[in-house]
Amino acid sequence: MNEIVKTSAFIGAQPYSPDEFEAAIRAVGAERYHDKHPFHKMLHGGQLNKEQVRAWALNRYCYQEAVPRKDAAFMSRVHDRELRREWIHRIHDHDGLGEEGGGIERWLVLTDALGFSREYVTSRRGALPATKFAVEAYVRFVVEQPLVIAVASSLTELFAPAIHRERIAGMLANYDFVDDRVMAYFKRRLAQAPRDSEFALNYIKTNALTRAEQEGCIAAVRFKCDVLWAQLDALHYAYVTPGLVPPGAYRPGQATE
Ligand SMILES: O=C(O)c1cc(C(=O)O)c2c(n1)C(=O)C(=O)c1cc(C(=O)O)[nH]c1-2
Repeated sequence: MNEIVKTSAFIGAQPYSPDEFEAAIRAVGAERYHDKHPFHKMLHGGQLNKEQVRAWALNRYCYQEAVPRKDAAFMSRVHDRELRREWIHRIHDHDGLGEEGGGIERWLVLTDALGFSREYVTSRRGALPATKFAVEAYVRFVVEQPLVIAVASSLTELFAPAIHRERIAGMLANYDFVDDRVMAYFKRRLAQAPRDSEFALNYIKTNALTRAEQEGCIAAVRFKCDVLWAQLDALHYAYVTPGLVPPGAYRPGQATE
């Protein structure tokens, strides 16, 4: 198993108090969450053209699709039935349950509105290489790391409601191809994400008790910020500047049927 922090550096070190620990987690978001990325500033500020928004939605589908897979991978390692009972709703939130189509269905409403066929989106064949590598790194991470560190990696969700609110308002105001129906995915997450992040935060405060475990959790949030940031770097490089689209990835204006 890869260690994400050098544990020996913290042997004998005083653990953080629960409040200090939470503050250290939140400080990672304040420094490196992807709300600070120039591509998001452009997306929310109406500075992208429709093709660039399409490329974002197409690539971001891969993240949506990876999240329930990483939750399933996580659950496969959990022996505590109570924790599995709590965690399973994350899969339902994305994949849906019964009549409820779930977050992936809502994401496909967005890509429908942007004119992509569902077959093209769900095949992921137009996604950027870096998108695919980044999202799979997240799935691998929860397979390889200790459970408490895997839980901590979901904690970027602490910072997600603010960016979702900014995105809903910004995209509705700035793009005529966006309406309430298309933004339904993010509206739903405003209620779902706080529940998930509150549970995960309590879980790590209760279960990461040594300084080394706590530092591992903080590093997990840094890692996850990297997963998110790398996806936006790749979008910026391919579709904003210098505009170099890798072979096989979606090209603006390309017929995708
Ligand atoms: O739009 C965003 O900026 C954003 C970020 C994140 C995140 O911070 O990982 C998630 C989501 N959205 C999201 O919609 C979502 O369902 C989600 C699940 C998870 C996770 O790590 O389990 N993160 C996120």
